[in-house]
Amino acid sequence: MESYFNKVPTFPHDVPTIDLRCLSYTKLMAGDVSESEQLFQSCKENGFFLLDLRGSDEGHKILEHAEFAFKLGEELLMKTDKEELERYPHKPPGSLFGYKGVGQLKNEDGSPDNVEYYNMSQDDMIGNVAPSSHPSFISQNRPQIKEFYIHAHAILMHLMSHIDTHLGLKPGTLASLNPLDQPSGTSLRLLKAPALPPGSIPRAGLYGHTDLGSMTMLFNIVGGLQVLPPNVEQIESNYRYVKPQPGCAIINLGDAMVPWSGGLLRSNMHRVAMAPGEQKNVNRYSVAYLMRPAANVSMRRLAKIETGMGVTTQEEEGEKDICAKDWERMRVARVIEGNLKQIGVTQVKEVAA
Ligand SMILES: O=C(O)CCC(=O)C(=O)O
Ligand SMILES: [Fe+2]
Repeated sequence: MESYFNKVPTFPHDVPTIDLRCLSYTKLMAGDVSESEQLFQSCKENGFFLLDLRGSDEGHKILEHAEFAFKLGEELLMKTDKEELERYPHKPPGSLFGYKGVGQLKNEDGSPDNVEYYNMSQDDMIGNVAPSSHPSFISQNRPQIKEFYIHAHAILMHLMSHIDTHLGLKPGTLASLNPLDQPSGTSLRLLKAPALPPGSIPRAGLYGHTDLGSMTMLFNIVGGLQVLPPNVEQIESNYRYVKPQPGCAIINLGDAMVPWSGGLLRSNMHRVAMAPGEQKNVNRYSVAYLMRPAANVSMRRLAKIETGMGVTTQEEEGEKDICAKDWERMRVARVIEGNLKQIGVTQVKEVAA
């Protein structure tokens, strides 16, 4: 991963950035109390933090897998003919897997988006369902892609175990809602925001959204990801860049964590802006592991076993039980009704309280 940072222009000093906490995966693995507390604070404040993966075998493994995924994304999105990619289109709202070309979504200002991506289903790659067909770069690399899911999932499960503790949940509760071996909408997404030709009108990559699932692990080298700080108006000028850090993943909570935690945890708005400074002159690749709940689990708030602020065992009056699959479909459909063409991405604008 480090070598990739040396290949691109440096992130400029003079753009507004958001100061995310940088947590050590090694310390979290060792049960460091303060690191764990910081993790929970981040989950409540803005639902975003950096995870430093250096210093442990498991961390190094996922960094290697991320490097492999970057290479795969480059090859797939640079070398495969568009007609070939378009043979595997994503088909919202039924399926969000497959290829999305540049300009299929709209930015806040009505301009076409500037991101293409290929979204691969965990079920397909892990073997929870019969394998689907893919462009050759993907089908040739199925064993390595499977390894990515296994390692990324293990890391997110460890983070989830810290959240269990802080929410006063029985150990393993959040892991049981996000299992690797049960059908879900979980995906690995390889993204490319192509550099715009010199002299073109600046154009954002991807409209502001929150992620539909439970937790996302994101790898960035070139800047462009922006997060909306909590409690500010949702306008473009309020977004702040996240500076990519070598050896680190960006972790963010998705929408499912909000109802499960009774609104205590936050799924935060983010977007992909033009890369800052000189970085705008290079193609921007990113890799996102978007973990979503198992299809059949309940989206009800979770029962606590100890007193946890804001988390109750009581169902609110009129609160209906709904499984993750129906909940996700409903949210995607709501986005369509609102004419917000964000389907390939996630739920829009429902910022957690
Ligand atoms: O490319 C990035 O940095 C962010 C992508 C993203 O937010 C998403 O795919 O949901
Ligand atoms: Fe996202």
